[in-house]
Amino acid sequence: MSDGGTSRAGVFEREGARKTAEGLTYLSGFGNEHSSEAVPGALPEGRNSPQRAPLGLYAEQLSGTAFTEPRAHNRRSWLYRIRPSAAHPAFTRTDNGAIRTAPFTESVPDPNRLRWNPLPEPVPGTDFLAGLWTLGGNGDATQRSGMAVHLYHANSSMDRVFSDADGELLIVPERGGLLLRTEFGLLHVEPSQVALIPRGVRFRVELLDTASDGGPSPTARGYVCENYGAPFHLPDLGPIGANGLANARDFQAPVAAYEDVEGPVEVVNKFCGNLWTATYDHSPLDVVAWHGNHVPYIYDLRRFNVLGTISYDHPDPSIFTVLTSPSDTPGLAGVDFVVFAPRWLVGEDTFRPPYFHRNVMSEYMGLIQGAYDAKAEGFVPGGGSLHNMMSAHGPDRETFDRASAAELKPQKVDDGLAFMFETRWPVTLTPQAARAEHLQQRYDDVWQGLERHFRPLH
Ligand SMILES: O=C(O)Cc1cc(O)ccc1O
Ligand SMILES: [Fe+2]
Repeated sequence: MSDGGTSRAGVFEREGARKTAEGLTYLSGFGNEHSSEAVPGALPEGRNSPQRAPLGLYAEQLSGTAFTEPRAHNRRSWLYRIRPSAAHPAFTRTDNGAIRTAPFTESVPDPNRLRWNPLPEPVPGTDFLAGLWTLGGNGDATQRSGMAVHLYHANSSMDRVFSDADGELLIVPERGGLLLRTEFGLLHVEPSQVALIPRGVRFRVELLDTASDGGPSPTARGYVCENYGAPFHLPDLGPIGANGLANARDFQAPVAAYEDVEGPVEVVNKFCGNLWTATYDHSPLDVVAWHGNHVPYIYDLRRFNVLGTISYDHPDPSIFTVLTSPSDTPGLAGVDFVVFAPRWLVGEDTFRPPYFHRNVMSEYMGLIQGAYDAKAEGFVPGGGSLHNMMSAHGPDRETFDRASAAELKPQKVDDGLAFMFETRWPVTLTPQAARAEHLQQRYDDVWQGLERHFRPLH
């Protein structure tokens, strides 16, 4: 691909595109009508599908929403490519590996509070796809509702190309940088950033060698929310005003870059829960120009504008929502992506860490770095916890004792980056997650020893 490192083709940078420190150029904004061409003149002017597309390219539309959805939600892009996507042989079934898809029916939904350590080391030669391991989820991919929680642990770059017809993929790296070679161009995503690959977009994940000391080959680890429902979008801000939380201009889409590769390329397609494979006679990452709003993107969580109380009480974590996928009930998300980013705590006469609670929503939490303010220990980077619908949780005993006695001076919480996939439906585990060796055995104990302090006044 034309990323400057290889000689396949050049990248033409459009005016207004910005170059990053990694040398990649991005287009900024969320939900924009972006456009980009790797070769000047590749984008048709004034129409999507001229009789003959420029430079002998094929014009093709990729839809992310139904043609008829309201304009405000409508997502589609036009791709101008060397060969139409239709030019491929039949797909045949291939091994699903550790990937599972909703409906999740192999286990009984579990009301217990559950916590996992990080995934074990992958065997050598594990690429992103082989390293994807499904924890659980809800809904039904064939109904385009619900979500799945996956983790990945990889030590090898993909040679093959992947696309997911079942949903969009929100990738949350915890360890190791990734280079995502997509139909729309290149994205570089590091821990503290997230990447989103829209439904159906073909991509390849390469591991970036960040071990500059010539040490062992890189491994990449992280989390993926597969969203079968409506595409993630920015939450409304209501009384917050016109700015705040994740700002639209901080989302970055790639500029067009293509592979002009003739020869066998394996393409794996996830469709209604199964992996299907076909060997193309060319690379499908052959889009020379594109325009539209159904695009992959990255977002740096450190750009999140964290809001909180400046008087008292601990606000609900909905104020930390980065992206939301609405369900058919207004205000009730199929899944929210929420980040707990560095922030100041200044609440007066307030128990400052997350409160004890039982939530109608179900909460899967992961840790990208450092520690989380509700858990003194045991919740570690690369691990995760699941607090399903109505399960009672909150600060562990140590955190409760500490925060109840703390002097309430302004306090900077800046030693960690945690996130939550919060969903309206309970998360049912896969058998591999329910029986995993890295499932912690005595998580309930963190709430043991919370003594009674009740002293009725006589
Ligand atoms: O359980 C958690 O740690 C997530 C969470 C954080 C918070 O600040 C308030 C409620 C909540 O569910
Ligand atoms: Fe919670």
